Amino acid sequence: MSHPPHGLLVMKFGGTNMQDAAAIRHSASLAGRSLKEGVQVVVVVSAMAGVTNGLLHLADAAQGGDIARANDEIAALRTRHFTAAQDLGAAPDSETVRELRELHETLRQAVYGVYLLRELTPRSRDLIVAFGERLSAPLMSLALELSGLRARHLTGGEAGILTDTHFGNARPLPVSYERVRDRLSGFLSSGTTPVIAGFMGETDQGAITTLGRGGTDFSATIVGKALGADEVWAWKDVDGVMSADPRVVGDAQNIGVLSYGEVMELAYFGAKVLHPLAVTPLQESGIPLRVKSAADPDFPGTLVQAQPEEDATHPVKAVTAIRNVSLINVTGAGVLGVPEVVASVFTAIARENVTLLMVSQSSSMSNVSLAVPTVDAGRTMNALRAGVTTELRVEEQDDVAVLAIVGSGMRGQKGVSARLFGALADEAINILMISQGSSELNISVAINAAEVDTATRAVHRAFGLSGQPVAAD
Ligand SMILES: Nc1ncnc2c1ncn2[C@@H]1O[C@H](COP(=O)(O)OP(=O)(O)O)[C@@H](O)[C@H]1O
Ligand SMILES: N[C@@H](CC(=O)OP(=O)(O)O)C(=O)O
Repeated sequence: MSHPPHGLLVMKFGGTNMQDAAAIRHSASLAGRSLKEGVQVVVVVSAMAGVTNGLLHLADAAQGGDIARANDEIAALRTRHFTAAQDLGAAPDSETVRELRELHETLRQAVYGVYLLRELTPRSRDLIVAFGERLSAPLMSLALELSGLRARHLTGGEAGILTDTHFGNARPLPVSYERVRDRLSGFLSSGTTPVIAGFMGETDQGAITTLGRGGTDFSATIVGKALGADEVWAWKDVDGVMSADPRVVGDAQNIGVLSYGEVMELAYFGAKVLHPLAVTPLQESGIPLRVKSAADPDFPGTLVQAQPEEDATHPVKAVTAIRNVSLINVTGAGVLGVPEVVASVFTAIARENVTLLMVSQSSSMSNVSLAVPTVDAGRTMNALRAGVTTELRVEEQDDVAVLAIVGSGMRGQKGVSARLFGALADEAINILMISQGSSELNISVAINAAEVDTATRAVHRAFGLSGQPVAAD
């Protein structure tokens, strides 16, 4: 590979890289290339593409009383995993096939429990949804072994990842780092490649937790920090982190270097390419993260490191968007000049654990506007109605999107917001709300959801990210 050999790499393979036997075999060969160069590798895998959503659907079906549909979906998952095992070369009586059969049986029992109770708690949802990664890890071990390497698969908990009890969005406890080190070092020193089921950990009582959607990136960086890896490589189906979602902007470019801060902003503002917290374990140690294309392994991809790379001609490095957003406006004379009212708004929201995407307050304090994911809007409205003083009007506006521009080069640069607003005005796009963090790493605007793709393309062009020259201000 074009990179100098490293002592220890953590390699994460996403859902697309695990989607069938051919993809798994190719992923195993990417790990194998580094192993053959004398590098130690720890592999962290996602579920096969689409499996996580399938598990969420079937859990909902069971809760709703439709056990026939849930069982059909379990049968389809079973076929998919058995087919992959068979295509990889597993014999019908092999250890892998036996383990897959046992895992499916346990999944079936867990889903039947949900059906009997007609209750799907966050805890049982995590147990069910983590089967995706528990089922893909044995397939990766098999692929590595069939290519002549020694491998051993582990659940997140077995690998040492201990979390809090925020089921669905759990956070690793600091003790995880030592545990991961203790549990994996023996495998590494004996030349065995650990294959860890990503996305999951467990509580100190042994209940399975998940780290939030896209959480396998996070698992990989937790393991990277624990082992003091030289680098963490996240293999993807894209060249790297791009200047916009390539599904929306056809001429989006790969970004060579990003800082941890820039990547966090990008992920927070909807770039699905990395989990928003993925770089947090790396920040203290400065371990680099590389986002790489499995289809083009020699392409350097995106290097994520502590220092941003400044490019005076491109103060903005990427444009990103969050869909399915709602605005909540709190207005009324009661807000005017009364900080306690504003405080009560935030207290009510904090109790509900809602992600606040944007906040803006008019300087007269007569209005507070909040942007929240639409899935949380109902809960937010109820909390505000119950938790704030009487004379306030609380209104919800749906079908909104938040568009953000991200780049450390914006700091102190004049004319960036003017260019953003100009690009939107040229497309006759109305801005509903504006926010700029004091870190000046991003500027975000709320717009109508129907206009978000047009807006993304226009802003991408306006900041010269499509490779075309930009008109001077
Ligand atoms: N700025 C961006 N750069 C790269 N990919 C992006 C960006 N924004 C959105 N994406 C989408 O993220 C996808 C990769 O993320 P994801 O599917 O979660 O990866 P994986 O499952 O392989 O880990 C790409 O297919 C791409 O469509
Ligand atoms: N399978 C989980 C975790 C994950 O990280 O997946 P992917 O790497 O395919 O985005 C999810 O879909 O959220």
